[in-house]
Amino acid sequence: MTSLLPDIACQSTRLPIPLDWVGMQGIAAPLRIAGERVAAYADAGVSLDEAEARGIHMSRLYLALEALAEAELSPTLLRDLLKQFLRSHAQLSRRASLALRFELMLRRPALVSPLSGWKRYPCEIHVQLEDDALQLELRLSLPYSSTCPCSAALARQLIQERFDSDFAGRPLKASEVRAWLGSPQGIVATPHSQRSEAQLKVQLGPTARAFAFSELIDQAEEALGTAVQTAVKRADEQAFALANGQNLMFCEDAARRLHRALLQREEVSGFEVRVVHAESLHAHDAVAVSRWRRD
Ligand SMILES: Nc1nc2c(ncn2[C@@H]2O[C@H](COP(=O)(O)OP(=O)(O)OP(=O)(O)O)[C@@H](O)[C@H]2O)c(=O)[nH]1
Repeated sequence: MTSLLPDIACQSTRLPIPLDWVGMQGIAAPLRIAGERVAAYADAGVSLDEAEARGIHMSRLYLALEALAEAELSPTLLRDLLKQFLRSHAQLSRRASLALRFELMLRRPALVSPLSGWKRYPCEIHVQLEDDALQLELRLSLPYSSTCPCSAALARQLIQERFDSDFAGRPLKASEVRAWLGSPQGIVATPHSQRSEAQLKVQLGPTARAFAFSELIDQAEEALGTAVQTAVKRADEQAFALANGQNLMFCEDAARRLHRALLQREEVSGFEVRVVHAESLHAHDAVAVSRWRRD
């Protein structure tokens, strides 16, 4: 014998208040990116605009997410998915949204040696559909190294002063100076470097046909100049030391470079760049933020 199952979501509420977002957070959702399966967490929801309705139908959103496992991740796939959220909540919801959180693993070559290793990039996609208008935002964070230009100038001054005192009143011989440069006295002070993070929020315009994650990451790392490394032999470490020495930057410099790099991307309709330099001079961070939106 089958009995009718009670359906609470279809009842009326005694508190008729519309809700901005109702849904589920942290759903396991395998994605397909560049043909590879990528493990993601999804937050899926809709607005509950029908104030009298007790609840949304969560299972309908959950089941629709299956589309993510089957096709390559793209703006079109996400638009279709959010349309499906709204179709399954006709009369209840006007706005649907989805957030996907995952990590991309990209192989990165060493600076000099023929080695390479894997780097983890935390990524998010936030997408919302309302009145047929799709809002699409990518979020990425990238670790890099920054060397303080002020500290470098101060260290150079100390090196000059040490040179003055070590060579005062003596005729200069190139071989002696060279030996001195290679000694601990020759580098009496060092500038401080810090592991830093660029946090990008990039809005995509309606022309975006694909999520160019690795292109975006490559472009941002090129703009920064000293991305953190994976496999490192001494030759690579030396090349990294040189790269840092030629790439002194305040957090303001890093934010401006990323701003300029993102402006070059056609599919980008707006962005927020936040760079965080986890200072080794201070116990607090140095932070710069830059925003832009296409008119
Ligand atoms: N709306 C809502 N549902 C919840 C909540 N917590 C758990 N659920 C459960 O989500 C399950 C799926 O809900 P529905 O999609 O309405 O399931 P259903 O009625 O079998 O599916 P349809 O016939 O398509 O409406 C139900 O068993 C709910 O109890 C909640 O806070 N709100």
